[in-house]
This record gives sequence, C-alpha cells and structure tokens, in this order.
Amino acid sequence: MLELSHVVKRFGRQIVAVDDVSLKLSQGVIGLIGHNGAGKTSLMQMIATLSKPSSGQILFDGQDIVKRPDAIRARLGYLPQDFGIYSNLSALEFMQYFAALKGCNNPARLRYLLELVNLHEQAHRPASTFSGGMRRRLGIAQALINDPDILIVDEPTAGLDPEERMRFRNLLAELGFKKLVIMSTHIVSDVETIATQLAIMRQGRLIACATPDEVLDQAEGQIWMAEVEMHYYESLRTKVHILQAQRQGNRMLLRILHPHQPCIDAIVVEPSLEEALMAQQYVQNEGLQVIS
Ligand SMILES: Nc1ncnc2c1ncn2[C@@H]1O[C@H](COP(=O)(O)OP(=O)(O)OP(=O)(O)O)[C@@H](O)[C@H]1O
Repeated sequence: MLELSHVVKRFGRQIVAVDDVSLKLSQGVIGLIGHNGAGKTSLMQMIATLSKPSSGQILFDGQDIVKRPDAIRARLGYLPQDFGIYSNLSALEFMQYFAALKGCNNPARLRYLLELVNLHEQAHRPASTFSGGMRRRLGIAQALINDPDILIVDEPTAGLDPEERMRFRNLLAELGFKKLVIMSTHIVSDVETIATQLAIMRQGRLIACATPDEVLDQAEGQIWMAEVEMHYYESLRTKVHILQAQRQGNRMLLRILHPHQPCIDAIVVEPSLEEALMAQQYVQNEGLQVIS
C-alpha cells in the first residue's frame, strides 16, 4: 500500500533529518520508534504530503504522492504532535467544523466517531475544557472523519496519564486491524503490545524494521542479570553496558547488555522489548565491547 524508496529529507545544507529510508508498509500498527530528533516527524510529514522529500520516492498504491498528493490525502488521517484545541467549540461543533473542511456531510458518522473515542457523553461540552487525553481522542476522531486507510499519529500519548494511555492504545490497536496506523513514539511501552511492526530510527536512518518478536529474538542471549559487590560494580560499569542498576544493601542488582557472560554468576535472562531495542541500537552505534 505504502512504499518508501531511498527517501531523504534535508533542511539546509547541514541537516539530514531523514537519511535514505526505504520501507514497505501495509495494514497493521507500525510503531515508529526513535529518540528526539531521530527524524520521525519529518518522515511522517512527508507521508502526509505536508512536506516533500529532498530525494527519493513515496508511492501510495503505486502512485507517486508528490505528483499526485490528492490520491493519498483523500485516504489519510493525520494527528500532528502539537494538535491543539483553543476555541470554545463543543466536541460536536469541532467535528462539524472539520467535517465541513473535509467535505463530509454525515451527522451520523460524526456521532459514531465520538462514540468510538468515548466522547459521546461530552459531545456538547467545550473541547477547550477537555483533559489532554480527551483532546487527543477528539484529535483521532477528526482524523477518522474521512474513514482513512492510513492513520498517522505523531507522539499521541505524550502527557497522558496511564489510564488515558491505555485507552488510546486500545483504540489504535482496534483501528490497526483494518487500516495502516503509523504511530511515532519514544516510549516503547506505548507500542509494545499493539505494534505489528517496529520501525526504528536513529539520526535520520532506519536502523531496523521488524516485528516485536524478531527484535526480541535478536537480543536473545545478550541480556544478563548479576548481583555484585559495590566495589566490583564500580569497575564493571566501565567495561560493560549496564542497562539497570538497583541497590540492595551493599550489593547491586544489575541487568547488563553483553554478548557473553560479563562476570561470574551472571545469568542470562529474557530481554524486555525496551532492552532488546537498546541492544539493537547499541550494537549498531558503538559495537559491543568484549571484555577478557
Ligand atoms: N523545519 C526544520 N528546519 C530545520 N531543521 C529541522 C526542521 N524540522 C526538523 N528539523 C531537524 O531535523 C531533525 C529531525 O527532526 P524530527 O522533528 O523529524 O525528529 P523526531 O524524531 O520527530 O523528534 P521528536 O521526537 O523530538 O519530535 C532534527 O535534527 C531537527 O532539529
């Protein structure tokens, strides 16, 4: 459905925000993961036709979206990172406003969407009084007005409380059964349970694209747990990559990233997805140091 081929986005001469990204996506939830400045927003804005690639090509159902932006715009929903609601419109009026902009005249659909995002009981309340999570859910509802095939959501869970986060995740997971949902985040737990694929970006480059299980498999045998004396911890930490250190009296309980047993008594453990992603980025970036 969506095919990116050698996509580059430059800002001026110095900044390469997206660096030679190639990717094929169909339906499901794609978790676009990367630190601040990795290039996630720049990539999403190009897919949403809000900016053009400096080079490379993005095809939607075989059509070049730079040459034919309308082809994808009609089938796209977009929730930007800084989606703000500042007016005194009620939730329903807000939806009606966006529906008019998108040429949709279907009151039943607007009611259905407010129900879908669980805001139907607040339909007449001013949206400016909504919590962060409610605003984002309203943002999703407006992004779905045209029943898009592709839904792009940029850091949608930033600033949400745990319950709102969970609701939001469930909503995106449901949508991902039928549509292509591209969700950017730097919080792994946001996509851990719902992503069918993870696209991992670092400094503009796509360093991996794999299912969560594949990412976990690749880190198998590299995450270790050890309990060590404090003085040993001090020397060990300069030689291996410590993912987590927890003090327990005079000892330290450690989770360590290493290609083989990093110290006596260390036992290999199942990686969490976050650890597996760190393993992947670490290997790509610095290489694992082998201690003798
Ligand atoms: N309009 C712009 N002009 C100049 N540089 C830009 C512009 N937009 C983005 N950049 C730069 O491009 C790089 C990638 O930024 P981008 O916003 O795409 O990253 P991101 O992964 O979405 O980060 P975040 O998680 O903070 O939103 C950064 O170095 C950023 O400073």
